[in-house]
Amino acid sequence: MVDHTLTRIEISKEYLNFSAGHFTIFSATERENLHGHNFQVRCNVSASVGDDGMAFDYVVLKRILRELCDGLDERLLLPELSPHLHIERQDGQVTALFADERLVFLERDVLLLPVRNVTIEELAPLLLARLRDRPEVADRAIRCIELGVSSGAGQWAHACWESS
Ligand SMILES: Nc1nc2c(c(=O)[nH]1)N=C([C@H](O)[C@H](O)COP(=O)(O)OP(=O)(O)OP(=O)(O)O)CN2
Repeated sequence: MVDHTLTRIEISKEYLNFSAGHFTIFSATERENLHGHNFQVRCNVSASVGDDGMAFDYVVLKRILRELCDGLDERLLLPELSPHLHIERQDGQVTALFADERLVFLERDVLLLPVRNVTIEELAPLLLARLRDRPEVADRAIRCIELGVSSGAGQWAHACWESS
């Protein structure tokens, strides 16, 4: 008889974090002041356990998650897909135009993300997609991945993928 049992492995390591600046945009005219958070990331993966008693090597998963966090660390995150923010890049500077404001930053300090807003509910699916894009993760034993992003204690957004 085929065993359909799935086992969930939870990765929630203190070092899976990134410190970043952002501002949440609430409308065409309202936004937060620029500020930062120590964002935390965690990930649950459900998979079938093989005859060798392993689902997958979670050390590989931790390495990838750490690389994803490092890629966002110590940068000002700007949403490329916001309907309310126009972004220009010239002469080593990034200018974000919001309402009647011009926010000017050095290119080295900024990271443009393909999101509509720099919120935890946009960061979680973005990091989940980047995790799934990694060939090491394209493991047929993995049936479900849930990735969480927190902007502070007690507030998380989780994005989930399930294999069809
Ligand atoms: N749906 C969302 N709403 C808001 C988000 C978000 O990501 N999704 N983000 C913010 C801002 O990041 C805001 O700076 C969060 O501030 P706050 O909740 O106060 O963060 P703290 O860690 O300081 O939480 P405390 O409860 O004050 O400890 C706003 N809205």
